[in-house]
Amino acid sequence: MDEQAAGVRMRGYLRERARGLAVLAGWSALESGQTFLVGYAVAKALDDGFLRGRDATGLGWLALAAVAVPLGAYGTARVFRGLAVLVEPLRDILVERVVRGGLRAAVRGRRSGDGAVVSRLTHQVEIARDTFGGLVLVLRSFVFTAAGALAGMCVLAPLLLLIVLPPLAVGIALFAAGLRPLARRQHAYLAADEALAEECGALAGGLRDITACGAEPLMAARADARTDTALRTARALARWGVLRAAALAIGGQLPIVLLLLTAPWLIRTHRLTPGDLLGALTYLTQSLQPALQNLVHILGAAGTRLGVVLRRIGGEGDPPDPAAAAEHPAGPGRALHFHDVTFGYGAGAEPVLKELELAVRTGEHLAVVGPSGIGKSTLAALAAGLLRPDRGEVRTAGRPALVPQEAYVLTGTVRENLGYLRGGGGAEPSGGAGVSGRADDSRGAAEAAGSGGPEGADPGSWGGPEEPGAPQDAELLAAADVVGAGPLVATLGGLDAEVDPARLSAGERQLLALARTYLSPAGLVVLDEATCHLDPAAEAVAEEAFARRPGGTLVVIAHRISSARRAGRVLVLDGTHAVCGTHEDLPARSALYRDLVGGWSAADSAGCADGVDTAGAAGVSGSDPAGDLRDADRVHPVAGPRLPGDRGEVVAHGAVGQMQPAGDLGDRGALGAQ
Ligand SMILES: Nc1ncnc2c1ncn2[C@@H]1O[C@H](COP(=O)(O)OP(=O)(O)OP(=O)(O)O)[C@@H](O)[C@H]1O
Repeated sequence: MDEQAAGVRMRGYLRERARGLAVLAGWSALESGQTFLVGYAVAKALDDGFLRGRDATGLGWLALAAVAVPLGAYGTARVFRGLAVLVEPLRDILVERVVRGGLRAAVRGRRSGDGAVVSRLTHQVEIARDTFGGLVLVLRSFVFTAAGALAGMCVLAPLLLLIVLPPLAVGIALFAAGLRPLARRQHAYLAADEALAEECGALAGGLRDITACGAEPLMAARADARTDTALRTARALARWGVLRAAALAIGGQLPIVLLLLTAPWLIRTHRLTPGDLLGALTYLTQSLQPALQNLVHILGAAGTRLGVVLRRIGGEGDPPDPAAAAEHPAGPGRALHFHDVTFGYGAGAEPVLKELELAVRTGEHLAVVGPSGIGKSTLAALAAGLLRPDRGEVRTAGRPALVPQEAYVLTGTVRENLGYLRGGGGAEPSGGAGVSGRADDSRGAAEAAGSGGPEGADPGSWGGPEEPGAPQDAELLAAADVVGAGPLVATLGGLDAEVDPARLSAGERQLLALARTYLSPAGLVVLDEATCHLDPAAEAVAEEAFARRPGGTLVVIAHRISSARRAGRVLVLDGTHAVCGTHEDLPARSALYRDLVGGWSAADSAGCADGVDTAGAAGVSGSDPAGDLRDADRVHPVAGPRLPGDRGEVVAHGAVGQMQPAGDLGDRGALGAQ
């Protein structure tokens, strides 16, 4: 929520409560009356009473002034009651916003603890409420006191306004002009303070690792930098504080000085009576100056604090809502844009991605390759909005969908499984075997969000996206066919068949997840080794289907070099830098890519077709080409075409259809549990 939006919302909030404001104004008019009467009565008491020797008249006027005080106090008391009408609904709105934000974050699994939400619910909401109430009081008091005082001076001697109004107006204008920069400085000061606290906290927590890595000088330099920033922002804030003092001096004290300087001449020339002078001084010292002082101090400090608290309650600093992020345009013609992205797991950790710049055009097919542990899945999670960059920006046009390596299948019918992201839900997500063990670290949570619910699209709306509506059976079957899951659906018994996730192989689970994602409304699909359990031919079918998907953009975290060959462009992640190009031009530009391709060629000539793990080719992955071919054995019969070395398709058919983990199908039962 930026300043402008906050201002617009606040104006809307006040407009809706115009009646409450009118009641406040009514009671506040009594304060104006009191201000007016006190100055006027003092002037009259002097001019018409004591200076003319009519003590009784003088005392009468003073008595009137005394009566005005409780009258004004009565009005002020009523103002406090009326204030509740304005302030309490604000608290309700803020509490609702905090709870909604907290629940959304919890559903997304982004927060491990709820400390921030508790603080917002209690401390920050109360600060906002009290500060808002205080601001209304002070602003109102200044307006009505100034009105009473200026009206009184006008009635006593209009000339007084010529002396008082210009400096008062200059002081108020100066103060108003400084409010926004002051708020910015205050915000910068708080942000620097928080960053310093965070840095120190991380330092304290990671002392052992820092010492072990010999990173003390580096960390000391970082802490120094944060301290310097905090000091700079504190000084900048203090400098703007001077402006407040100047505004107060010009608006509040200069009129008094001017009046006293001109008074002898004005009285001598009968332009002013002593009573007028005393009345004007009463207005200035007893009413206007204190009201201005309150305004400057409270609006200057509490007002900016209110702005900061409202921004924090409004979600500043929260992880971005994937749905909201999806509305963020990536730029014209782009489906995905990484701008200067740096990301590391935890403060002080070596970044996994550093200053990454990447633009993917709508409809493009990009493959991401690199050794194991280089950051490919991290990039996928950032693209899907499941991780937030430490620096830089990730923008997507439309909702992204992430399909992770370990696909979730839902307990329910095939129809429910396939239509889930199009509102055909109702099934319960189930990790199936082999997935749950990874669900409690941040990456596992990302995978759960990306597969157990909508494929990364919007974990907050697990009922499935509303648009473009529940698909017809023909559409479900067509999508299954196009990604290569048609034979599996037929073998399972059609759309009405119940799916038991634990009895599906990892590859079969991937096929169902792929068909489900194909049907989703997501424009950008990120396949994070989502076909690793399929054989190369089935993988090709699935990838080509996503690449041809109408309006779709495909990013494939490549499991095999064949995925890179198919893609229009390839991003090679190579530690601190990344190179992007085509499969043809990259060998000349990237030694790592040359190694990957070389490894693939060697494996190919050794008779492994093109089913070679890219990382394996680079010699850094634990998986071996033979492992892929074993996967091919399992899934090939349901996917269709045969591979060299394929064994026992009759057995596999039976296994897929009935999944009996017994007798001659015992080995297939083991596959289902993998
Ligand atoms: N949740 C996490 N917490 C801390 N470090 C992590 C986490 N997830 C990944 N990492 C680290 O970040 C680095 C990049 O991991 P990432 O999974 O993105 O690599 P990758 O290229 O996808 O690897 P692979 O090909 O083996 O899947 C690795 O060093 C990894 O150990």
